[in-house]
Amino acid sequence: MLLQLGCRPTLVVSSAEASKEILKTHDLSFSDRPSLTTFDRVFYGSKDVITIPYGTEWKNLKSIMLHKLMNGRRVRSLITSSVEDETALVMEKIKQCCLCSLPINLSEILMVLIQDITCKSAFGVKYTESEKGRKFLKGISESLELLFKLVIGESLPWLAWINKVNGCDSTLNRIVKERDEFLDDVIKENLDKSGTMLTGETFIDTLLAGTLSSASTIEWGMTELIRHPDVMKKLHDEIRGIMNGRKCIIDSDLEKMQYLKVVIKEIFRHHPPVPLFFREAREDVNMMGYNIPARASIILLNTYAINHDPVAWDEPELFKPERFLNSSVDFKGFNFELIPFGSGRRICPGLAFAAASIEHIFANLVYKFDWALPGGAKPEELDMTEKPETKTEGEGLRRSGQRPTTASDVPPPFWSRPKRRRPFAAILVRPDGRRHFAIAVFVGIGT
Ligand code: HEM
Repeated sequence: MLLQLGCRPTLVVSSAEASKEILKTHDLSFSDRPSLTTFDRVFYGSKDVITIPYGTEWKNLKSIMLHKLMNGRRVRSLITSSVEDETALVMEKIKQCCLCSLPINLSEILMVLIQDITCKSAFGVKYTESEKGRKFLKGISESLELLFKLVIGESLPWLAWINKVNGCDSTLNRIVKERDEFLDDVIKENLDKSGTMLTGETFIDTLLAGTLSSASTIEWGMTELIRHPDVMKKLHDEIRGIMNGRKCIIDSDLEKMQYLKVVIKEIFRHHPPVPLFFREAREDVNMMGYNIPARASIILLNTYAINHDPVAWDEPELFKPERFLNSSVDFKGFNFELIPFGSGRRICPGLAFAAASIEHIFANLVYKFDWALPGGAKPEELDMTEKPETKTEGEGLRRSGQRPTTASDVPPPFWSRPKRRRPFAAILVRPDGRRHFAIAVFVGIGT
């Protein structure tokens, strides 16, 4: 589908067949991202892994990210211990809230947990522990929200003045200034300690790309479990059966949890945290009978529509983990009907890290607590509307729940998460059978 988004012709890719053409057959030709002034401002002149054009510099940056920050053997054991230690701390925190009947803000807890795991694994430090660090991480979340607004503004240049009047421009300038001051110190410290080629760009990518997407996957997962008690029960039974009363879930336990794996696949399919991502043609391409001229249009991969394509999926609007039980389809970039992490040369380098953290946290939340809606609320009353990361509710592009056909139906770009408060009760059952409740709420950032 070709849309004219303001002054930018935009080719929206919404089927598995077309996504395979872009991400596999013509992967090299489509391995750039469109150049946007907003990206230049947030990502250091588009010199980071996410936005830099394909080429030697991109290869070097991606290799640093993959091998030094995400994949090396030393890093892998650091990741495992960070995920296990930080998750255990959070489970204890939820338990204490249950015992004292205190409410918990699960959205906030998950976001901080993922930030801590990411920073500890990649940089060896938890930045949420200092005032300066917390301010910096808040700035990262704020810049995500602004990114969405500013990109839309950029498609409609005659409306660009709005960002000057509504304060978006000046807020972004402030965040970028504070962020750079903080990063100067962090980079100096890291160079002194390990000699790692850590740059501001790599740092920002790691935090910006990974935290909200992973946290919102878990939020959606918990929401779907509440709406599907049969799935929740099956998952409880599997995890509790395998754990047999042991306290700490370790990697070898997770390997045995086959139902957990299909539930997570279904969450990625039904609620892809990055519902749209961008590519751009570096050279003229003839694809499926159409000529796509180099650098002339934005290519928008509509992951949400692809993951819900009725040609590829039976009853795509239903949350049904069982669909994966006898199927080899996975989200690792080889099956073009399921591409939450993209595919090809520019596939997400955080895939393994994100999948491992999500599996571990999700398994712990289900294992350690019973979950229910408080006050007799019914699961069907939950608001399942998704929202883009903006400050104002209901603003921007909305997902309609159907396959997008027009511009206003296109799902929100970048990151999606539940729209409104969604209270749950975490229930801690003591050995003597007494039940302790803590009300857990999910709140979107900025709401
Ligand atoms: C649930 C979690 C995540 C999801 C759903 C996700 C999704 C994506 C998607 C769709 C892309 C575009 C891929 C393409 O163009 O083919 C991407 C790129 C990227 N992601 Fe992730 N991501 C996640 C977590 C992470 C984490 C944890 C990190 C880093 C630690 C990360 C770092 C990146 C980077 C650097 C890129 C750009 C790669 C390139 O252009 O070569 N992501 N991600």
